[in-house]
Amino acid sequence: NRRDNIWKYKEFLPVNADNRVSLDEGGTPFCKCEKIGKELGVDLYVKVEGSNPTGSFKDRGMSVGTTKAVDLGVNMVGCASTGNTSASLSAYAARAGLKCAVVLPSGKVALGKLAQAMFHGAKVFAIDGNFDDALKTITELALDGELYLLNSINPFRLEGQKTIGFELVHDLGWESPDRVILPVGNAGNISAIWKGITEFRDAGYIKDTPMMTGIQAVNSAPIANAVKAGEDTVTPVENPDTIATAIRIGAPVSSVKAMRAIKESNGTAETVTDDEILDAQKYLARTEGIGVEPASAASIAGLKKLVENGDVDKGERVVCIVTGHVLKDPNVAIDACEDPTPVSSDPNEIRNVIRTL
Ligand SMILES: Cc1ncc(COP(=O)(O)O)c(/C=C/C(=O)C(=O)O)c1O
Repeated sequence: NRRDNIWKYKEFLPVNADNRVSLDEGGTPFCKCEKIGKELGVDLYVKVEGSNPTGSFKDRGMSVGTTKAVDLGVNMVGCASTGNTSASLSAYAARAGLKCAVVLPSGKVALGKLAQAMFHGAKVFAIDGNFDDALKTITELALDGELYLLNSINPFRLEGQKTIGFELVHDLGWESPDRVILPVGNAGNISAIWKGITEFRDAGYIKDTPMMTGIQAVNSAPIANAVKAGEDTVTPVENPDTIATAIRIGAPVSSVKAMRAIKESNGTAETVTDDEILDAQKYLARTEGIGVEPASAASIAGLKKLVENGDVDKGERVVCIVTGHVLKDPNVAIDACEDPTPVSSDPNEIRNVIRTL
């Protein structure tokens, strides 16, 4: 049975739903992960955002954001992106009939995302710098009125993404999990999910709220560094680096909102290494059959680390948000595996191997 899309919650969305720009986003799978849950001693669910139309959670924000752009009558939209934001905006702009310009960090965007941004018709600029440089550049163009900016500094993006919070409460039978774990880059998503959950609490649908837990790559962790040091303000990381290029962000634009979400929810933040991310990515794919891109696997790697540190109680009901599809970064996936075994057409060559599996 087809699950509802985000417009099921149109009364909570501050745009004219009659003008919605939609690719039937949201209503993503909510998978119980018995094996990993048993291994880690928690009641584990995974919210599979890679099942959205362009393969990441960004579609929820872009659906509402481009609907606002149509409401405003703009004719060009734009964003800086580590990849998924541009892939999503390019598709939604095409659907809305809006021109689209995206600025990407040269050579640091996963293949699938670059293919989408280009193929859906955005004008793609490659900047000799990182995501933070790209965001500064396109923000100047937005302030000059050249285009409507749809990075998560735009509140309508967060309005769309808060529906993840609505759905996971709905998926749990109108209950709150104990903890929500997700990867954090520009920090819009952790802020948005918290907003959605508190709106459902204030509407009287739920009483409890989850501990919001953000996971970052150890060399790209401005939010986690601040939380672990007990600081309220976030110090940008000058040269962020991680194989999880989606979260290779040093100056999160929503750091104030994210720190508030973590504090208000009695949550936390943790860092994981690239190796821990890659191990978790393969572990999730081969244990539970859920294929995600590296950044998304940070939520599983982070859960494992938090359990090992004793920061997660046995039996906690945990929802890990896995934010993008494995196909987004095919090079990392292929590099993590042994090459295909060349064989002739003689079935015995294969028989001798498969009998050893
Ligand atoms: C797969 C995946 N997982 C996690 C994040 C972090 O979410 P935020 O903390 O809300 O930024 C991103 C973000 C990507 C971009 O920022 C972009 O595409 O420009 C992502 O693509």
